[in-house]
Amino acid sequence: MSVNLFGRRSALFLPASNPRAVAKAREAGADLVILDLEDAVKEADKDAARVAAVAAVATGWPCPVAIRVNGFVTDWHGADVEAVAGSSADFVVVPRVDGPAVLQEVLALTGKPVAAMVETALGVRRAWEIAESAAALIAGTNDLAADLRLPTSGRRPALQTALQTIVLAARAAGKPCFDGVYNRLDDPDGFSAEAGEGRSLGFDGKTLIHPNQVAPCHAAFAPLPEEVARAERLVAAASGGAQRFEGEMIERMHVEAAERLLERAR
Ligand SMILES: CC(C)(COP(=O)(O)OP(=O)(O)OC[C@H]1O[C@@H](n2cnc3c(N)ncnc32)[C@H](O)[C@@H]1OP(=O)(O)O)[C@@H](O)C(=O)NCCC(=O)NCCSC(=O)C[C@H](O)C(=O)O
Ligand SMILES: [Mg+2]
Repeated sequence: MSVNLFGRRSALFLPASNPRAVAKAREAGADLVILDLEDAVKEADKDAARVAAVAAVATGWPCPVAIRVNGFVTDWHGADVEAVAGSSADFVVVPRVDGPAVLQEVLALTGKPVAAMVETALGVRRAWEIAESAAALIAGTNDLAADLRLPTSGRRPALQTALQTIVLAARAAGKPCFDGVYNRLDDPDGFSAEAGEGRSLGFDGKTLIHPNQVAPCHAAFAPLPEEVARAERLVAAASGGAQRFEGEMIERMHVEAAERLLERAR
């Protein structure tokens, strides 16, 4: 099965063990939904969550839906991967990926596209190899902050190198990439600022933890009306080679970027 993960602005996480959240996620308007079996689910609920996730993905979704399995060093990983293999999930998310081997194994066992969470120092170091085997990269900023022993506040600046490495690796491999989650549930301004920064860094979209983050995420990742208007003018004006356009030099790559932006806006 193949699913196109490009052009997706939002990926909404929720615990597979929470039926009310599952119901809400169907109508949240996110571009992707990820039913979590890992950190959002208590140990006592792992088996029930796995069953619930398989049942949930079997019914109709308005967008591609994934299951995030537990990490490969855990007792639940094998059963999770087996369950995903027999499920209708469109893709699978693997946490704490520190090299391509686990992705290749999960791909072989499930036959589904595998999105890799890069959320350890080693994972960032190996982001290039991981990206080659992944269907998409997802920055796991909470785990990464913990792995880097960052203080609990003001972590984002310290993550810049890792975030840029993830974007570079994804782009070099021609894969989409998603920024990490914003933990503060009641801080729309902070969310929008971080989502805008993610777009500036080059991410395709952002992972989310609450339905109320979907609309501001889409707003942050949507091209601005003035960007669309400029791109339309630029494409119309392009004549090949270097030329002057509204006081700036443009060449082929600017035309291609404008075409990508227009495609995204559509
Ligand atoms: C964080 C939450 C536990 C907060 O829950 P709560 O206080 O109950 O939220 P609300 O009262 O505002 O909920 C209102 C209704 O919305 C539904 N809801 C809440 N969150 C979601 C969601 N993510 N998707 C769908 N629906 C959701 C509630 O069920 C309420 O519905 P109703 O009862 O019918 O009114 C909660 O938001 C939550 O669980 N969020 C997701 C947590 C999660 O999935 N975490 C794992 C991914 S994050 C991560 O691990 C990133 C990475 O690995 C890293 O390292 O950074
Ligand atoms: Mg994590």
